[in-house]
Amino acid sequence: MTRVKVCGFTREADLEAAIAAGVDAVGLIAGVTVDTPREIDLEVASRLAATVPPLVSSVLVTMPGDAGEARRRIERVRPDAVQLHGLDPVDVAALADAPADVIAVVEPTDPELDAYAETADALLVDSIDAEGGGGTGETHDWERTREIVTGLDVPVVLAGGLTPENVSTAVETVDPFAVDVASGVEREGGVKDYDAVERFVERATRARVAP
Ligand SMILES: O=C(O)c1ccccc1NCC(=O)[C@H](O)[C@H](O)COP(=O)(O)O
Repeated sequence: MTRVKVCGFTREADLEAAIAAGVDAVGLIAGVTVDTPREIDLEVASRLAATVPPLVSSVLVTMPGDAGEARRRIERVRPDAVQLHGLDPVDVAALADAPADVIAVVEPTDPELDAYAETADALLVDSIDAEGGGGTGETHDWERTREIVTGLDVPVVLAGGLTPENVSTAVETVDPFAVDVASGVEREGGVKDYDAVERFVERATRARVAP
């Protein structure tokens, strides 16, 4: 069954509603260099991460300048996993012993996909904006991402422009380990639409890949 990460929580009530709807992972965006309504500060991320119950993963989504800065943020927020935007494979490799699983964010055409796959615990294939941020609401070439899933021996998370309306087709096309959504389940920037979150989880987990 495809796992589900919902990203960009700014409020504890939204986090609780998503967990009640059955999400496997919750993304907390802190320390990013782009302007987004989903950003919270590291202190709030730490407080929200501490409320996440056992068997649900907290994911710190961040854009550090280097591995040292990433490590300091992990130690401050104490998430189960860290999702790294903009770090090169050498910095990602330097975090192999960090006290969190490491998810490297890549574009489907990234020339260093193999290097990231060798060092990260998972890849998140996203539609990335010009400044390196996510949350674009844009889909990408799912056929290409399907090739990544088939060709690499690492869990692949599909992100970018997913919604309750297209997630079934996305799962059937790509067969990812997990799907990830931010703007597609919001009623306004940084505020989740509970009904959309429920529909997203239900459709993502029910979708099946043709054998
Ligand atoms: O969501 C943001 O605003 C964001 C900003 C900077 C770095 C990462 C960001 N989001 C990371 C995510 O994991 C999103 O869920 C992913 O990019 C998909 O977003 P969307 O296309 O809105 O579903």
